[in-house]
Amino acid sequence: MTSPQAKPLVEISDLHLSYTMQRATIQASRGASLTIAPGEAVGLVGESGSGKSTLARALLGLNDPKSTRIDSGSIFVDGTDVTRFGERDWRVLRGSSLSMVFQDPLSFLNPVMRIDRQIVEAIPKSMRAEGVSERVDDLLRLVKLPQAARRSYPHELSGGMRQRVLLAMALASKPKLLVADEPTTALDVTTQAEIMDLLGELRQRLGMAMLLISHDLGLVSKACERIYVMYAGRTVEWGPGSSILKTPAHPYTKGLFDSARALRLPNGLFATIGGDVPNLAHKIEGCPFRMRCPLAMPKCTTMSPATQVLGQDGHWVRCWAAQDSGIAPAQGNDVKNA
Ligand SMILES: Nc1ncnc2c1ncn2[C@@H]1O[C@H](COP(=O)(O)OP(=O)(O)OP(=O)(O)O)[C@@H](O)[C@H]1O
Ligand code: NI
Repeated sequence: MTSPQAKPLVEISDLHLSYTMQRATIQASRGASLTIAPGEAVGLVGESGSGKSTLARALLGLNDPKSTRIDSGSIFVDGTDVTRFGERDWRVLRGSSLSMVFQDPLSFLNPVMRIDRQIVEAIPKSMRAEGVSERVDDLLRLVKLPQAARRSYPHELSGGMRQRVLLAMALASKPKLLVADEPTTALDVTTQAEIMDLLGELRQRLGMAMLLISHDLGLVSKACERIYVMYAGRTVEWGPGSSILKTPAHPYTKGLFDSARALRLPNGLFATIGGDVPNLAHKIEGCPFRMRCPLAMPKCTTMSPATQVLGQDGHWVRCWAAQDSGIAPAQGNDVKNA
């Protein structure tokens, strides 16, 4: 379904984005780059506060324009530069190419409207001529909800069923890309597995690309062909899931693996990586991970690591230590400045 030559569906290049608050400016994206090919499943992982949802909202045009500024970098969707899109342009794009599901379906569903009505409203006007009632049936079948759910209100459904409703609404526009931001975090383990299976099945059937955001490296590596690891607003390692799993190069990625089996603390940080994520209201010199990094060396304090390729399979890393340990080529055509 994916080929490396395919024109990317999504191309985010070196995005810098900040939120303006009353007392501070939070630079939540500090060099995030990510591509998604048509039909490809891409995972985005990182600790709480690393900027995953910020990036997803930037891609969907869902950041509040009053407090959000794109400082530099670009976002292309299906060949169109959407970096400076206004609300009306975004609405068109979200009604055609892009859809999303989030962690908490209840906050996106209208509590006093029956499910079928909400699904109808998610069907773009241009597609309503086809026979709306049949289309709702099709969508319910697609997400494996019983027809009886049509007449229910959101509070009458279980968490897993509500997530299926949200999915039906997301699919109503036949999107090319589904962005799923922690879609199963609020669900119990069994329901989580069912929703993940459903997502995989839908992707295959509909030929849709997916960006899956999660803290859970295990979940993402099962569902995705390629994985991006994010830290302090920047993408620090990415490549085929198999390659990231077998040969993680960034000490942060290794830390995520080491702690995958450990408990996550209530603040969302991983138990076995010591220290805190840096304060994104402050300027960061050098590598943002150096304060927590077991391999940090003097140049990590002064110089931001270059982005370098590891091997032939599209595995990249931003880390001086990966270079100096000989995992990556020292310098050359494949080294880009971060
Ligand atoms: N609307 C906003 N206004 C101001 N700051 C924000 C806003 N949204 C996020 N932030 C800040 O931006 C940083 C990145 O947050 P973001 O939600 O993108 O991280 P995340 O990786 O999705 O975390 P989580 O795993 O907890 O969902 C954090 O410091 C957060 O507090
Ligand atoms: Ni988030």
